[in-house]
Amino acid sequence: MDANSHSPKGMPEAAVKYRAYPQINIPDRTWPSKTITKAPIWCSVDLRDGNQALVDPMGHDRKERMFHLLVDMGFKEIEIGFPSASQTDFDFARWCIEHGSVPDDVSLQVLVQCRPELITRTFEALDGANKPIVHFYNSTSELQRRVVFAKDVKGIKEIAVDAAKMITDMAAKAGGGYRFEYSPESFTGTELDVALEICNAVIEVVKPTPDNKLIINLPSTVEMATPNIYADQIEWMCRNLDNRENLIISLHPHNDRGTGIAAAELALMAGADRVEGTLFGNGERTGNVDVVTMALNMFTQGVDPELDCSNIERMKEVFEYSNQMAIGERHPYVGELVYTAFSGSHQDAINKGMKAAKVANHPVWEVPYLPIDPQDVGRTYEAIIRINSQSGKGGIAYIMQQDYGLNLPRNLQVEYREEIQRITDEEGKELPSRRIYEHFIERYVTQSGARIRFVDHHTFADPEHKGQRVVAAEITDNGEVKRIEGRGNGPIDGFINALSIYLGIPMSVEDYSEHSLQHGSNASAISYVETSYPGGKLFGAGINTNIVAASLEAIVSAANRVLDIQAKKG
Ligand SMILES: CC(=O)SCCNC(=O)CCNC(=O)[C@H](O)C(C)(C)COP(=O)(O)OP(=O)(O)OC[C@H]1O[C@@H](n2cnc3c(N)ncnc32)[C@H](O)[C@@H]1OP(=O)(O)O
Ligand SMILES: CC(C)C(=O)C(=O)O
Repeated sequence: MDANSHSPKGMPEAAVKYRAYPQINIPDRTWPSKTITKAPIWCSVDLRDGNQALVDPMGHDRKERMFHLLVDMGFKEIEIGFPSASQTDFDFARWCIEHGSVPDDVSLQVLVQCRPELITRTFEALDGANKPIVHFYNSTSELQRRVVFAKDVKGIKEIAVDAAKMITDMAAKAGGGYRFEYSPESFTGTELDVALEICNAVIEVVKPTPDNKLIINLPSTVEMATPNIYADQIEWMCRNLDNRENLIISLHPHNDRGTGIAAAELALMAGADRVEGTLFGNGERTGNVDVVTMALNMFTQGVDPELDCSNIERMKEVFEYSNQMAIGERHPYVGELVYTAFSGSHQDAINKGMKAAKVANHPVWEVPYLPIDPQDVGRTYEAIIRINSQSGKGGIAYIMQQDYGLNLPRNLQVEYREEIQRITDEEGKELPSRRIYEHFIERYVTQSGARIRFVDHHTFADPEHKGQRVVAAEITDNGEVKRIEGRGNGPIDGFINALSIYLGIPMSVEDYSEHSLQHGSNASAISYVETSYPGGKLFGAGINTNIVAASLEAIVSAANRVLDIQAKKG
């Protein structure tokens, strides 16, 4: 069978065209039982690996804006570019050193290939920098040895060793003060014993010390296997590298299989000390590991991520400006929709969870479907619940409460949900919070075009029945003033009896509640009355500065709705 022979489904035969990644022989692996208990050393590679993958690489302004953000977030190591590759990157390195006000505890890092002319230029770019990191690399993978460099392992090792010698010599001649990082690039395509041999040869040249540790960066340049494999590789390297105590083992995961974050997390458990990545995962192909997601994953496990992500909107804005790329709506922690529930059962659980959290007043965050409090990253609760045809009464109740201060009684939630469901089904799209509120007010309170209006009332003791009150009220019926009268044990009872007699429809009050209102200029209270009538039960609502008037308006509201139903039935 040739590599292009097709399976019945149309794709080539997988087993013919692709090979499974081999297992790592480390049966006594320890990482599966470890947990991440502290933040790694973070290194941002937004300005280099991120930049080299952009359609239009960053000019100075875009780099500078990103650089300030990275410093403000607390990155202590920032790879600012590849100064020997372009004038823009060279000039940016000079700007950082001469005008960048780089804090003393922040190291500038630059990348360079193991090529003498590029190394020389890199040192020119770094002249005067405070403890910069010279990051040199060459590809060590079996494939690149064969097809790119046409060299055997010995030849590839020589490239790395020669560069290490040149770099350490130049640093010594410049009076020291440099730090070094070596990457066996395409590490995940390199046999472990080869990667080890080459790294050990570099370590031998650099001779790291406790005061100047060498960063050995083990990149998943292309993510080729499941995350456990990367963890195995890192644990194996950590065990076998020479002079481990004077090394900082660094990860540089890419995301080709969509598991870059998982790979980085498992590899940290496997003993790595440092992570190189980018904000929200920009970078070659499917991107570098997303350090914001990694950091916030730690945060939600109770671990201080040592990166300040409290203003995620600024991070998003700078990301979009500097990279000229948009962030997806479902992107973890930052996407526009990641704190929003449309579906009814999620909304109900969030609504109840938020209420329970308020009552419990306990510092531990526990709200269903929200793994993080949106406010911790500078987002608000505004968008937590949005309404469409998938939504339920809990969500509608949340919106009415949160946005407009209306506490709909449970049965009214059920009733109003049907109304909203009808609209969302008809329109087939999201119903904004404002419309949900305005529809409620029109349906239950304003009732433009309604037949009956409440005008006024007074009550007095019933001369014929002890303990009873007479309610004498003024209403309008299609604009005509009418006086109605009824008896009951209070104004509500008396008024509904009066209205029942007047309309010839027996009605009674099943449930009543009211609360004060903050929303709206003159309103001070809203009352909800559930009314039963021969066809069933329904609610009315009234808003008035006088609580009794609000209740009587609510009865009129319910009566108008009964009249409507009867009119529709003919
Ligand atoms: C996985 C990564 O992300 S690594 C980072 C990669 N980043 C970039 O490529 C962005 C910046 N790069 C550039 O602007 C350019 O590639 C430059 C300026 C560095 C070099 O440009 P050029 O010399 O014109 O060309 P090019 O990149 O094609 O050079 C490839 C040559 O370098 C060699 N080479 C590639 N990487 C390395 C390395 N790390 N160490 C030593 N030699 C290397 C190749 O084998 C090839 O050699 P050949 O000319 O004998 O065939
Ligand atoms: C230079 C190296 C670290 C790199 O960018 C990669 O392997 O992806």
